[in-house]
Amino acid sequence: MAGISRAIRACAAASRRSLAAASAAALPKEAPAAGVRAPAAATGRKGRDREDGRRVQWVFLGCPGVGKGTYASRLSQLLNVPHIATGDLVRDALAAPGPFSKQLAEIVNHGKLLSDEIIINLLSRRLEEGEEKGELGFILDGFPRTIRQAEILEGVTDIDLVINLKLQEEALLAKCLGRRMCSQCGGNFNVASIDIEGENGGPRMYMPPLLPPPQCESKLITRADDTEEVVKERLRVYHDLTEPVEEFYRARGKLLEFNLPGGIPESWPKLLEALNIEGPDNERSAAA
Ligand SMILES: Nc1ncnc2c1ncn2[C@@H]1O[C@H](COP(=O)(O)OP(=O)(O)O)[C@@H](O)[C@H]1O
Repeated sequence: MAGISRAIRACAAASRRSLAAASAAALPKEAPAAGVRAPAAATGRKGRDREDGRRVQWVFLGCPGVGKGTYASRLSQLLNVPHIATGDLVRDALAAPGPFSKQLAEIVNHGKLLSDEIIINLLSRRLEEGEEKGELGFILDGFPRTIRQAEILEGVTDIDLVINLKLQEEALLAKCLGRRMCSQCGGNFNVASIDIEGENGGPRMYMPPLLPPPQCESKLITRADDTEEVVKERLRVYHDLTEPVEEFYRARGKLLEFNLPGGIPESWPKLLEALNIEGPDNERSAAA
């Protein structure tokens, strides 16, 4: 993925020019492999590498609370590619003292999106660090979130596959409100117990809580943007600005829709199956 960071930055810097001009200013794209659209070809044998040997370049889409971070992080370990979550980059920036973090907090804590320029700066910095370390491939989570971001990404590299995770809206709100993080070890947990009727006569949805171990119990923190009012706003923003990105990738034959059937033990093996990731390692990672 050498050069993507610079190319994305070039596109962002060219925000006053047309996108076509910006893409022309970007570095050359990596050569696409034949048949990368289908999950089998996108992952290759045992889902480790693609058939052309290049590491996967995937994107996770899905509403707040759907579990993008959970599944993107598991797949990144399995496929040995970095999991790059723009939400994490934003939270790191928020944690740094100074006027910039105050400016970000005003936007993020109201459930709004940051400007394309800010988010692309954070992302390209992260990609640059990865390039210096020799990282290959990526699983992006939380980017792109607008059509413009998708166009910029499409202009600078080849995305093989976009996994669109789906869950009923009722479950999404409960999952966001139940989210907890250990301030010491950074572990992610969820105290919500979700048991709701299936939609349109579908099966019941049960997601048990993912409780912290005793040593983390007194150190749990909640994200400032995981209040009911802000989650509802984030869901509204998703429907308005990010849902069109699903169509952007559907039209390009890259979208894999995945309806989560329940909690992690139930959903993870089914996701691997949908991605055509097979092999003896499956069972080990599903149980992890
Ligand atoms: N690609 C992006 N474009 C604009 N803002 C972003 C982007 N990614 C993250 N953010 C900001 O960071 C916040 C947290 O992101 P994230 O953790 O991905 O949220 P969610 O749980 O809603 O999916 C978002 O609500 C938004 O303010």
